[in-house]
Amino acid sequence: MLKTSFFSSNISQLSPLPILSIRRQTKLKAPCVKMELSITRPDDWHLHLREGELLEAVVPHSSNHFGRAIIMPNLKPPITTTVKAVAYQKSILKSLPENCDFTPLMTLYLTDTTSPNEIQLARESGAVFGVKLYPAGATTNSEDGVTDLFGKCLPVLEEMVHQNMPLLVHGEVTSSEVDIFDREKVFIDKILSPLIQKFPRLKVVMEHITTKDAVQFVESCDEGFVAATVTPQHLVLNRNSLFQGGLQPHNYCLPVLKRETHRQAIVKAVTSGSKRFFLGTDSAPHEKRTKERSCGCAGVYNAPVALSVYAKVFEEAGALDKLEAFTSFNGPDFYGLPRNTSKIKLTKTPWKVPSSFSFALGDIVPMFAGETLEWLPSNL
Ligand SMILES: NC(=O)N[C@@H](CC(=O)O)C(=O)O
Repeated sequence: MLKTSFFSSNISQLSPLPILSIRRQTKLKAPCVKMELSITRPDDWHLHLREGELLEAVVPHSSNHFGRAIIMPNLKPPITTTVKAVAYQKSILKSLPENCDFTPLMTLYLTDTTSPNEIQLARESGAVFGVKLYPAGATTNSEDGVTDLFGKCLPVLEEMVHQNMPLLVHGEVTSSEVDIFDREKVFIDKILSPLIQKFPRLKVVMEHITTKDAVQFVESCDEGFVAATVTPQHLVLNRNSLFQGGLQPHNYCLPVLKRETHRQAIVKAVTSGSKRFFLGTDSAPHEKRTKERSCGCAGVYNAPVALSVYAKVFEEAGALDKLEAFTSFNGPDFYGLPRNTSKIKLTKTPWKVPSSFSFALGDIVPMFAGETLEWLPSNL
């Protein structure tokens, strides 16, 4: 589990890291070391930005330090066409803070009726970088998702291979007979594995993986064709965090948090330096009352804390030298896009996460609300 302890790092452990700078703070009585890390500007390969006032409220938390983000299409109604994706991209660009260099990479929401022609249009647009598979009923705004992947969607999948368009997968089965904690594994066995056998040249990103089974599956596939995004919450929380001291709605997301053994397997995979895993926050803002009511919705709002959490995970694994590949190289390399050229700084200093962010329609509660974290990001 993530523990927030300050100025406790062992510098010798970090000494092989070329991008580390260390400043001694002489003003303090006890000598205190302030560490700074300069890394290539990261990208977020899985982000929910929403629309309207909520979009305006959350977009700065991502655009401040990330260069690009893959924008999820599960709006109401969903982004099912290239025309809609381009219009949505314009509205995101309009809501960006001034002087910020952030590119929203758009996605299409796959349905049973998506046509192969739509994939061609998506590729030609230069705005769309992936097609998102939500099994119908799997998560927030997935009612219009896919019910017949191996039937109605086959021509679209063939065209995606042809266009080298990645399929971004919410990897959970939806059938009520399958225990919620087993839904990712059953999805791998019943859907993903046969899909990849049928389309070995289809690029697939298994989004927000939560289990050891997903790690093993991704590692068993061809590098460059199957990869996975990993969220901050699945790296530092296990399913106990849903019930610690009472029901914790702000830790509830889908796929749901899993056992500690799964969390450890994911940490090991991402901190190993494997190119198959990259940063995707799945930051999913919901207005506070929609999370705290009798039937609260799924989604963790982690954009304000994501980089601090990822850095801490790599630090605690003694793998800070592998952080930059995870945050800034593996994603663009997989998508065939150039890496960012600008840099950001992460400073190992305590900072307090706001307890909430107010906006026109209410409040949004971030992950680790009110807690103190380290590794504060800033622009260089
Ligand atoms: N992650 C979540 O729990 N929620 C996401 C949808 C999703 O990615 O599953 C949302 O849009 O709120």
